[in-house]
Amino acid sequence: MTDAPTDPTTDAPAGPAPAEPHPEDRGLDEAAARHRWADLAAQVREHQFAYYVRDTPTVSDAEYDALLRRLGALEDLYEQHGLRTPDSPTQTVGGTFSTDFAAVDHVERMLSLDNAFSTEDLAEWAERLRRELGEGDWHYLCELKIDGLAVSLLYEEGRLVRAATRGDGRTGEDVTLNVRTIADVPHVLTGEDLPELIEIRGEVFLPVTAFEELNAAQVESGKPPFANPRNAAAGSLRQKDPRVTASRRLGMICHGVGALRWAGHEAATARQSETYRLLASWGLRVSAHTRVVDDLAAVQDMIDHFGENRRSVEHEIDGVVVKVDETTLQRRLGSTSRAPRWAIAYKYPPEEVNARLLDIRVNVGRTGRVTPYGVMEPTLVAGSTVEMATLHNASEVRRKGVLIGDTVVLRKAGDVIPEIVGPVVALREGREDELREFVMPTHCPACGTALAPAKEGDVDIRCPNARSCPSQLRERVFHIASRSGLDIEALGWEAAIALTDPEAGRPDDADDAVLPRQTPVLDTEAGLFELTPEALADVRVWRERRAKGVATGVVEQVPFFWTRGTAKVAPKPSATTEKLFEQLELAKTRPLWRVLVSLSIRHVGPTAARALATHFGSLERIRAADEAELAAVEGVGPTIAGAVQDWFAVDWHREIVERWAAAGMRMEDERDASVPRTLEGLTVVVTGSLEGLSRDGAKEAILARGGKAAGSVSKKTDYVVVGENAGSKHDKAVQLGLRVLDEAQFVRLLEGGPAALGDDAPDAAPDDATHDPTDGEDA
Ligand SMILES: NC(=O)c1ccc[n+]([C@@H]2O[C@H](COP(=O)([O-])OP(=O)(O)OC[C@H]3O[C@@H](n4cnc5c(N)ncnc54)[C@H](O)[C@@H]3O)[C@@H](O)[C@H]2O)c1
Ligand SMILES: [Zn+2]
Repeated sequence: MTDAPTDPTTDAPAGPAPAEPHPEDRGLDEAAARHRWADLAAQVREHQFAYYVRDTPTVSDAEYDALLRRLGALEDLYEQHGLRTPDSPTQTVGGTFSTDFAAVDHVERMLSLDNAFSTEDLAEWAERLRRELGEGDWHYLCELKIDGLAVSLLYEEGRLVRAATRGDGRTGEDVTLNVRTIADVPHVLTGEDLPELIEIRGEVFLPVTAFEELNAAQVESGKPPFANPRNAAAGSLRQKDPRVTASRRLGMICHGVGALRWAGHEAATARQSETYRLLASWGLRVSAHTRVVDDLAAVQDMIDHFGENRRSVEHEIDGVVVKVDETTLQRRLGSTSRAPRWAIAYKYPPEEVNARLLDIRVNVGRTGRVTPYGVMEPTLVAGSTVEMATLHNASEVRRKGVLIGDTVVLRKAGDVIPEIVGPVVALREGREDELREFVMPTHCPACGTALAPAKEGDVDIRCPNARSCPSQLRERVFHIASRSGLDIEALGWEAAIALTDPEAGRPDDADDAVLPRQTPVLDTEAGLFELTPEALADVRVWRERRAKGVATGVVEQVPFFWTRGTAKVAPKPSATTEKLFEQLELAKTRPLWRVLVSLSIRHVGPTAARALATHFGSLERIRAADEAELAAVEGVGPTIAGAVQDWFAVDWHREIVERWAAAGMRMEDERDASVPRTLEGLTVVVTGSLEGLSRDGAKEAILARGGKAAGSVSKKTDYVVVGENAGSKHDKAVQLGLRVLDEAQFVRLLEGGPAALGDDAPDAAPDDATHDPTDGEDA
């Protein structure tokens, strides 16, 4: 690995994947092209200085990468003018060094990596390798790309004599004293037979949890927080006082070797993966996630796996680095002026962008919990436009040190709700008077009631006006309509607002005399099933007027449930409203467990609701049960039992039940006499998927016939119904010698009971049947 030839003048394809030129860069004459180049290069250098020297970048990595690619594309487009000089940012290792540290030269140059942004880029690189190396027997070494900062450790005769940042690749900053404070870095290597000299390259990083703690501590002591873990790591390492570095929980993972003087040991480093084993044996830390694979498909597997599990690793990752494992082949492939040809960094799509935090508001949830959230300038990240970010609670706002008006690092991964990572403090300069601190409101923004913790010592504060706080009511109504509730599709978010809080969005200057405030049609959910289409005729909501699909900024009141009507056609309930009333009718016939879920009783989700419904069969019996009876139900326990009792103790809760019942809601499961009680006393487990029935449907069918639908197989189980792709439950049923049914037999059982299968009543479970601890696994 010593003497890897670097050959900056080669015309072998390398460098970042070619990009399309920017539209504004086309059609320039030579002078204009040069001018544009100088301008872009200056921007890149400015960002590099902010990133590498000040540890406070002002643009996201994605924006920086795009700028650098634009520069590369410009150089391609005007190749005839020779813009691509050897000192172009596209041709050099993108660092620089500050005068806070002594400058030191690396023994061997530290390089950057070329990037692949797509499967095609990766395949192209692999194809170039195949052309150079032939079909021979060589391997890909796949590693996580750790998002930290590159450091080189110089060991002589096993002693750490120097540690340096990458700098411009030739010269870095001497950070020996700081690096010595990192627990992962041994001062002396263990082992007998050590190299005369070795440069070990690796990444210094701050674990995500340590970053969060660090920012909290920074804010606490009045210092600016860091924008993300990478900057926090760089800032922590590049401290003038190593004692500060020592107090940060930095880690270092090694991922390469530079210069090596170790005569007669070529065999030990014939493969880079073997080198890693060697480094580990000397007491250095290497990654636990590295894989050696044979082909590109396996490389892609690793990329896919960690693409989906980016958060499963203690440090941030921004890609996967793929290397040729054989070191003789690495030498044969060599490097360009900025990157080896034998490695490539596959970059994941950016999850982070910089965005303006316009405001911090609070939301009042179903249980009255008050949670702040960030209102963002609409920003595209990870494929969707983000306008809101979670902030969990007031202390999180403080810990993160963000101010309203800040540019913040916004992060969105997959379906997860976007979060604010930290503020970009460098962009506060000159805008100080536009920034303000978030203050938690003392009164509910929805109903004006004074907020308070539910119990002394609670971190969360709540709006105590549970009955008719429009915000809590709206969330409860929305929950009633949800898929695990009564499943009323036509009652969506907007409709829930129209029913409970029609003045939401009312402009501050709307005149109450001209446009009187409406009284919501619902002041609790008790009246939901008493609604009639006529009662909704006058409900109006505030909407921004749009002209040809474009928002106009003009807010007006429009009818929500009824059509506007014209001179000729009278207003009438809209099609959606008609559907709403059909679905409300249907909702009254839903099984008891769904009714229970809809009541928003604390701790009572679908699982507990099913357990209660199965055991008691009617809401009346649940209400009559005492706490001990409730707690004795399998899958219920004292917490839920207490919550159920507390719920029924509240008069307006009882009123909900009474008025729903009066409106015709079925509140028991076995009222339908047409369903024969064929499964009385029998326990049935359904596993795998059935053709004719959903999971819920099968459970309901069993319950409706007086049977018990269990979640797992035990000796107490009478029948195990096995559908498509059944797994371990089937095996267990066979092991225990239980009666196994296919779908057709299950249908016969539902219709006619055990007799329909030609079975006698199955044996009663033995008295000592042990309770299966996995019972109720869907809890
Ligand atoms: N936001 C900004 O203003 C700004 C400015 C400059 C650079 N940057 C960012 O910095 C990065 C560019 O820096 P770069 O030149 O270091 O390139 P790079 O980060 O894309 O790749 C090279 C580096 O990856 C590191 N690395 C991590 N894991 C590795 C592994 N397993 N094996 C080998 N190397 C590994 C090495 O330290 C190496 O130096 C980009 O992500 C860029 O967006 C951002
Ligand atoms: Zn309130």
